[in-house]
Amino acid sequence: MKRQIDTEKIEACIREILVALGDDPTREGLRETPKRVAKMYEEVFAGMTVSNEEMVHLFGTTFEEEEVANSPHQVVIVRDIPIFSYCEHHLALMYNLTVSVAYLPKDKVIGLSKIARIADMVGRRLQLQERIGEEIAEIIEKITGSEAIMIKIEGEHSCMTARGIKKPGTSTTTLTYRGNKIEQDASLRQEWLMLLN
Ligand SMILES: Nc1nc2c(ncn2[C@@H]2O[C@H](COP(=O)(O)OP(=O)(O)OP(=O)(O)O)[C@@H](O)[C@H]2O)c(=O)[nH]1
Ligand SMILES: [Zn+2]
Repeated sequence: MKRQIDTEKIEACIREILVALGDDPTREGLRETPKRVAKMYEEVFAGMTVSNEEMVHLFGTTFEEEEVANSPHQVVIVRDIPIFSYCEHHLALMYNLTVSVAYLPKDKVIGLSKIARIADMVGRRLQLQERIGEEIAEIIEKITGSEAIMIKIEGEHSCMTARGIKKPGTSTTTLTYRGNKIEQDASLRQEWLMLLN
């Protein structure tokens, strides 16, 4: 996964695309466009230069609050974290994306902002909505050792709303769960689903 974003190459390619579109990349409004797009890609695809393993270390702030973490009915839910992503099939924007995370702590709790940081960074990749959930779950599992994690993501895909089938307002929901406790306990899944909805 570890890569550098080659901004010079992106600039050159965007210039070619402008030519292929029949436009003039030297005209006033387009002169800086390749550079702007390269800079934008550096920002919106920042997650492509960071591996999941690196995120475990970068966002791995935890607190060894055993008494709290291991309390029998403790569940932590962070809801409606807004993120953006890009679909890998069309390079089209996924927008109005919100991520909600529920997890059962074990021995320690994760710093709450780190859940949002992980979701944000995983979104900054060429993605499938389903994979965003899988990757967030994997990173949170590695950081917390949790045996029950559920991720709900809702969002709109501009490749479905602004082109192709063009159905604005269509929203997609994906659910990912991870860990022995949630995989083996249908009633826990049911309860968390209600809490996330
Ligand atoms: N499962 C999944 N599919 C996605 C996601 N983002 C985009 N897609 C779909 O990827 C598919 C690509 O289909 P293709 O038939 O290869 O491409 P296309 O001809 O542009 O398809 P249309 O969008 O139907 O016009 C489309 O059905 C998209 O809706 C995603 O996050 N998850
Ligand atoms: Zn798409």
